[in-house]
Amino acid sequence: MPRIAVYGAGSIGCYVGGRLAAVGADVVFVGRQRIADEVREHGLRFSDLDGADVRVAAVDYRTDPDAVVDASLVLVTVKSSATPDVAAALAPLLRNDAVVVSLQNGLSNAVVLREKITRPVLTGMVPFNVVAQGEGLFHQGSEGGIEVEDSGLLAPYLSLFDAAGLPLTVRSDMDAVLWAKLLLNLNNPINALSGLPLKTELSQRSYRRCIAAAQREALAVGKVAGRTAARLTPLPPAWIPRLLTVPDIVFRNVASSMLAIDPLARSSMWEDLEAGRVTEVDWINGEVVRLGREYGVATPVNDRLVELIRDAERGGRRNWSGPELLDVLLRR
Ligand SMILES: NC(=O)C1=CN([C@@H]2O[C@H](COP(=O)(O)OP(=O)(O)OC[C@H]3O[C@@H](n4cnc5c(N)ncnc54)[C@H](OP(=O)(O)O)[C@@H]3O)[C@@H](O)[C@H]2O)C=CC1
Ligand SMILES: CC(C)(CO)C(=O)C(=O)O
Repeated sequence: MPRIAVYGAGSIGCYVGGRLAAVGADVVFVGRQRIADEVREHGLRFSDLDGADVRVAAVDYRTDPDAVVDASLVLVTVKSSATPDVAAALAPLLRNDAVVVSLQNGLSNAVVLREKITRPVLTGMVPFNVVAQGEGLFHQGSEGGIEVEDSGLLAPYLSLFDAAGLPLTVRSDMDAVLWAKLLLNLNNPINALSGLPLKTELSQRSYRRCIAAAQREALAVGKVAGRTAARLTPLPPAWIPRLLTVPDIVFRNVASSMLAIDPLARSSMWEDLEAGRVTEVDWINGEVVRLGREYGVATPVNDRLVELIRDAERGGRRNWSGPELLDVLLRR
């Protein structure tokens, strides 16, 4: 059986790898000692919105990068700041038939991996939220299926992912998929600054107006930069800002799928601030700022979100109410 390595096994890695291992795949998890200890003490469990709650038998969680040497598929699940180190660590260790898939947010992770890795590196996109709930439990708190770059190289694994309840949708327009996911991720800093679960935050119009402002800016930059966004939601990406700004009562009725989120789910950026880690803001809102500079489009809302998260990373963290945040973001 082909061996699958999950490199950087935290929330996404433990969840995806856990689901694969639960259906008998040969999975090795590579990550930090603290998670290795947690999994050794409590075992690895995953749960989801549909009521699944599965304990994975015999988890192979290692801290040494050498664990990838036997893997024919390597799923990279570190945060974006760690990608250059991971590229350097993986490059000399990969089998000469290995395939690497980046399951990360942002636009550039696969590109960074390809700078060092000579084996094929494919882009992937995880639409759903996973929260590490402690004691080895990783919970999927929103819906959606993983999308991956079209390549025959993943054909041997498709039935395994299907069996694991993680069907892979193969796409030939991954640049558009990554851009559309980035538009949704523009909410990550807003959620992190709110200090609220996603569902509570998205239920409040003032926060949604913040997201809409960040998205409108990104859509304007994307138009000039020639970036199209794939349709990942029932509405086309360009209509979402309008939907976000409707009154709460209308939003609850017309956008119920956007609120189909576990009440505990938070953005991965909230998890980073909570753990005192550097966030991915430079790879999310920072990408809009960079593109704006390149194409001469002002991006004051995303500029401010980047600044506010940087302050929070430096220790100036506080919980922003929706009206306070909106006021700061829209102040000219
Ligand atoms: N969580 C979510 O709901 C979602 C996340 N994503 C994206 O998926 C990616 C992974 O996110 P997530 O799972 O939340 O991240 P996590 O921080 O939970 O997991 C990444 C793990 O990799 C570890 N790590 C970092 N560097 C290395 C290294 N060099 N070698 C081995 N392990 C390393 C980290 O340790 P340490 O903390 O010590 O650095 C951490 O334990 C991100 O790009 C994120 O944006 C996408 C969709 C949803
Ligand atoms: C799933 C989603 C959009 C949840 O916020 C995410 O990608 C993240 O938290 O990084």
